[in-house]
Amino acid sequence: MIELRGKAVADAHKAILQEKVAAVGDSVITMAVLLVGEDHGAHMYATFMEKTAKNFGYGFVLKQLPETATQDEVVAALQELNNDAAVHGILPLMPMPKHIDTEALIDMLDPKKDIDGLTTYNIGLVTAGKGGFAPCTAKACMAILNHYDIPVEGKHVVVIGRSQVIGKPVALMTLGAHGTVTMCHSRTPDLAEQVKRGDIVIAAAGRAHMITADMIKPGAVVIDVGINELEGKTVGDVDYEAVKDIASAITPVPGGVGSVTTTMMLEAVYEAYHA
Ligand SMILES: NC(=O)C1=CN([C@@H]2O[C@H](COP(=O)(O)OP(=O)(O)OC[C@H]3O[C@@H](n4cnc5c(N)ncnc54)[C@H](OP(=O)(O)O)[C@@H]3O)[C@@H](O)[C@H]2O)C=CC1
Ligand SMILES: Nc1nc(=O)c2c([nH]1)NC[C@@H]1CN(c3ccc(C(=O)N[C@@H](CCC(=O)O)C(=O)O)cc3)C=[N+]21
Repeated sequence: MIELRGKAVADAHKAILQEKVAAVGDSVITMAVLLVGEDHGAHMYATFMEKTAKNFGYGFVLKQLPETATQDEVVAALQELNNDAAVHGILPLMPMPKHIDTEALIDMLDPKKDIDGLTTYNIGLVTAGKGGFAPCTAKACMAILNHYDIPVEGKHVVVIGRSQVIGKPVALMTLGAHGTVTMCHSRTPDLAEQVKRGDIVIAAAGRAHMITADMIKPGAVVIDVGINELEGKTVGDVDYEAVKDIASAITPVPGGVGSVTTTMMLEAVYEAYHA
């Protein structure tokens, strides 16, 4: 079994990007994070993103609003970032508090600053295969497969989850890489049967340890996107300890997809700066 560690992938991508960034200068390229409320995953990501961006020589702006913030206050914070010429990329962290209309908010985001590919404009471009910003987590899954020379062409790819930030885009990307793709979700009646057909399994449902050893085809490659809290620890959607003996390769959590996602974000910010 090969452990598909994210750090090696992140380091390889950072090495290439670092030279381009050095040519621009310190703290010039700048990203902003919009963090509203108390979500565990969003806070965790904000913390890592800030550290990663600053270490890399980027400027970083954190716009944080409390759980009680109104729609108008969140919209005003976003508009301020849209209008700030010194901010090149904006990452609105999901999920936001339930009373916030995120659909309305997202489409106010300047598509040129939409580094996580959340706007309808970028979703359209990506879906049509015409460029645009794609969600960084989906890009991270592809970067891991590429880095470890895992071919997708001719393989059966099973994706669990169909959200706009991960399930849908990663299914499109693996399809683009000539995989044969099955998408599973909460209404899939025979999940175990579907997952068992996967040469490559991408788990992005957000349910701790839902993918068990009996669901995995021997020798399959398993990419675990899930970030869940279980008994005070961060765990993935895959029961790592049991599945590692059956899979040919698997990403750990933490230390897998998440650690590459932040690097994909650095690349997207650079792209936004250059546009
Ligand atoms: N590593 C990283 O960098 C990142 C990790 N994440 C993590 O990835 C996970 C998914 O995030 P996100 O897509 O935003 O979550 P969402 O809640 O938006 O989507 C979850 C998807 O999984 C499906 N699903 C839920 N339960 C089941 C089930 N029991 N069986 C089959 N399908 C199921 C849902 O189906 P339906 O559509 O029918 O409701 C839905 O499509 C989370 O753990 C999140 O923290 C997210 C972003 C980045
Ligand atoms: N618009 C939007 N896009 C997202 O991609 C998004 C989001 N909102 N909201 C929250 C979730 C969560 N998420 C993480 C990404 C990386 C780490 C990460 O870097 N994790 C490291 C460190 C973990 C540790 O050491 O504890 C790792 O997995 O190795 C964590 C969490 C992105 N999300």
